[in-house]
Amino acid sequence: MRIPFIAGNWKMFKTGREVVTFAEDFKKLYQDTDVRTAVCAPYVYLGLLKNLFSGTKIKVGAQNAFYEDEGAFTGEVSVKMLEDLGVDYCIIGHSERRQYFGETDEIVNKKLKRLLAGPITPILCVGENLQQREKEEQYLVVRDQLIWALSGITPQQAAKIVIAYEPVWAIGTGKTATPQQAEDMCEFIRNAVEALYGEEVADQVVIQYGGSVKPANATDIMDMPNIDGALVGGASLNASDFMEIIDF
Ligand SMILES: O=C(CO)COP(=O)(O)O
Repeated sequence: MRIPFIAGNWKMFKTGREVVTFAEDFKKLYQDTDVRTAVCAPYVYLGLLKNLFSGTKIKVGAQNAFYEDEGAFTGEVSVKMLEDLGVDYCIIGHSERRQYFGETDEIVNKKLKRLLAGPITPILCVGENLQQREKEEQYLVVRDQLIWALSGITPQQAAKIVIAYEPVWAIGTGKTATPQQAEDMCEFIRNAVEALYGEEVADQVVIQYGGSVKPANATDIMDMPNIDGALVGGASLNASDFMEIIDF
């Protein structure tokens, strides 16, 4: 039985004051639900959010991490540092990192391996862009991203990974994939995991959809059998919108 998992990805938004306001509002709204919930915030706010959410079931995630534990890597933050802070989740391979920061499948694989060596749960993002969808290459693209990212990962490790399907053309555009389009890809992802690791692992892996998820479309998306959760960008910045999605 897979537990639904809704995570917010704040991207590069909010000031410290806005973070405190969000946390205060969200804690008031947050009902003790069975839905796993996390907020993935910029690094500088992770410690603050750990404190603000302590004593609640709300988890905290990072949006990236570097695979080396320490060294002369100016500007980077290691998985080890996030572990030390008690961070629960870490997004890796987000399309914005692939697009703007040259993150390759090989780098994503190294980050995934380092995360899986410790307690932080990785949220691995995959998804095709508009051009690839128009050429009907989306399944090939996602299959390749998965095979690369999961190279050298054991079945026990794979079962722990959260996979987020985020079609790039639906991110921040207001264009959501239809629930059926999202389901078709999430089913494809689960079948790909089964081909690599067997049925037991495929049954355990939590698969999220991400791309313009809003209170108005969350129920239809979450109703799909292979979609176990959502990775929410814009709508997670507002405490009541985010709560409405969690209450799908
Ligand atoms: O990229 C996303 C989450 O990681 C989706 O962002 P939006 O929900 O703003 O489209």
